[in-house]
Amino acid sequence: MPTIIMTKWPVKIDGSVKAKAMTYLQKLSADDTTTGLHIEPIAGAADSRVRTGRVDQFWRAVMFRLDGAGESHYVIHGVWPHDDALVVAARVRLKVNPINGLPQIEEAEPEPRPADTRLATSSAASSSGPAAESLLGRIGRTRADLVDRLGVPADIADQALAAPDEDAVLDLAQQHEGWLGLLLVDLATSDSIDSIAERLQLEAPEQTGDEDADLLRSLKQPAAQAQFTFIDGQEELRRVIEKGDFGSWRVFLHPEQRRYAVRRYKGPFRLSGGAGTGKTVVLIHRARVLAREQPDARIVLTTFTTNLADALRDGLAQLDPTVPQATALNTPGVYVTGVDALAAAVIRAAGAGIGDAVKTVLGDARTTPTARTPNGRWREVIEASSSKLPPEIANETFLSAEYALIVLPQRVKNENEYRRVRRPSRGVALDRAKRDSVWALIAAYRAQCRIDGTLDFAEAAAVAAAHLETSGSQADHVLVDEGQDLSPTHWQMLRALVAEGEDDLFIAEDSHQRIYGNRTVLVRYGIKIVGRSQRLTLNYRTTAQNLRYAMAMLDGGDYVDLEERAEATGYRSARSGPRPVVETVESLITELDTIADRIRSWLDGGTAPETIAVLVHDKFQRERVVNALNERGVQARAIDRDRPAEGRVLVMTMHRAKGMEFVKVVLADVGFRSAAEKARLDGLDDIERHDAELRARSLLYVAATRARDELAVVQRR
Ligand SMILES: Nc1ncnc2c1ncn2[C@@H]1O[C@H](COP(=O)(O)OP(=O)(O)OP(=O)(O)O)[C@@H](O)[C@H]1O
Repeated sequence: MPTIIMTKWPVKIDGSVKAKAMTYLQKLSADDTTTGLHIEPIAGAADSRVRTGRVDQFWRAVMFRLDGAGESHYVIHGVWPHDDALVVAARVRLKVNPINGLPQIEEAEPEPRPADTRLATSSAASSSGPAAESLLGRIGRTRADLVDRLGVPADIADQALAAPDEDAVLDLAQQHEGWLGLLLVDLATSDSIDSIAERLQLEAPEQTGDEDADLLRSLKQPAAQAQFTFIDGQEELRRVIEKGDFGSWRVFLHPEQRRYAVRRYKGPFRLSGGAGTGKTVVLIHRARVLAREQPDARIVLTTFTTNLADALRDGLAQLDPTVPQATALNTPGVYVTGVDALAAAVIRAAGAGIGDAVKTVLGDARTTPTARTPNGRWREVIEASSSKLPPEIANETFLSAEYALIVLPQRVKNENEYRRVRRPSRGVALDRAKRDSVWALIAAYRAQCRIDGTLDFAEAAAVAAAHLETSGSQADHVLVDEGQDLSPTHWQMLRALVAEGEDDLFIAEDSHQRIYGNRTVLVRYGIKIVGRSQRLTLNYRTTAQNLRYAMAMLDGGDYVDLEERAEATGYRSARSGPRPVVETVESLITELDTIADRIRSWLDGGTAPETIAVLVHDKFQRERVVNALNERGVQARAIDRDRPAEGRVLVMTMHRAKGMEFVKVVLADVGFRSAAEKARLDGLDDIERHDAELRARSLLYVAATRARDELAVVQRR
């Protein structure tokens, strides 16, 4: 049976043609001698491997036929109307790039067009090197770097070397699929030529004299797989064709993404990377790889919230519906769940057996430890006490952090233990009297929760950890998304969930996106990364223009990763688009009018309403924006825990938008801080306030990086 090798669809074809192309390729993959396929060579074609095939009366497929290991292979170049297909087929050529060993489809132009004349002039002008005023010239790139070292085709190298700025290089990159586009994006950064070649895993080609065999080997190179994929069954064929560009994350991985998805690690591995660099994509692929290779393995895929877990579950089902998703912990398959739901599942499954773990953590038993402590309990405890502690200690932010970062992970159970406990990374020093007063508040908090029979999230994770430490692990591989938001007891639980060993923990994180909780250091909770960490730097989601705006939000902030190292910021985008529009307004009414006007213009331009989101700070403002939009004739809907629906513009908090993406985004309330929020921040000690400021910047960074194409910012004076 022939093997089909798909490329990213080079042309936009509508749904009915996709269906016909699908039928055609199914027949082709079953038997290429079927007469109705009309597979024909083209007389005088630039490449003797070129074939056309009859999709229907009007449409033709253009393909390359390769023979290797006694089997035929068809590289599908695309589908065109009959006459166009013949022109394309006569000109295209598939070859192995002589420098980097990657497959390259070239199109010979029949006669020079005006644009080519321009190109010829610029080539001639730049053949000795880049124009001094060009971006690549300023970075110090030479023509030899591009052509002789990396294998960029000479004409494209000349265009790149003449491009005046990053946007122009990105525009050029966008015209070239696959490895060439990726190379051009990298060339616009300050990365060394060696590191670019290493990132794409480029190697000089091995030439055996058997051209088809050389081409097939080249098509299997990691960087080739950003553009070409060997189809594994009919189902995969359908997915590639139907989802087109939107589904390309499922098939066409960056070589680095592929490496992290398939590689084996001797212990915990940490993958960092800015917003939109495909961390979640790697996790989903890795879950699939592990599940396929080890059908009996118990794999846990977890993240910070239930909504994000829903998205992971959907993503895994989209990637491969045949991967078994487990419905309970400790069973084979991939169990996808939010990290707090995971703690609840461990506790529920333990039944009455959880009593010992509760005692280990809290020092006494709870009757119904699955009920959740309500928000605001710390505040009630502070208000009910006659504590003499200064306000920067007697507040909810300080106490809940002290509890989650110090008391619970170290399993402090009484005043005596708290007097002696180490408090690394905590700003405020506590003398003995203060420690006793703080402990009195903690004891009051615990007493109230004991009466209610509740646990808070950090306690539940601590209890689950203690239980797993004595009862044994319940997973073989644990994959974690949004690691920057997890608290110490979450990490203790995840550490105990899986035994130490190969591929135990795989953690994706971006410390710039920490919008919940406090800084954590993995090694304190038994997770030893020891050199097993890497970073993704290519942003697939956000245009370079929006990314620059978002990155500016982080300027001056001192961000530290889960291994206590300064977080790097060198991200780049593969896409170019309009600059974000920033409008400053004086009042709430003007803000609401401005948001409505912006959305109306997007809707009038044909953008689907459900691909537009307005992101706001809190639920109060969310309701206000929804009402204002509806009053102004823009159908809008508030999104809370539910999934977004079709037909209406989405309005949600910036926290809720975490992990999501939209075609167009309005960021509202930027720069606005309510009086209550100001008072809260003023009441914090310096370190807590500094951390709250970092989180506030991160929240704007998260929000600004949700836009794929266009970002509008409405800021209040
Ligand atoms: N190899 C790829 N090819 C095409 N699109 C990709 C690829 N990898 C990721 N993407 C797309 O980029 C976007 C961001 O990917 P993903 O959500 O995995 O990034 P992330 O790093 O987890 O982002 P965030 O931290 O902002 O949640 C998604 O739309 C995804 O489909």
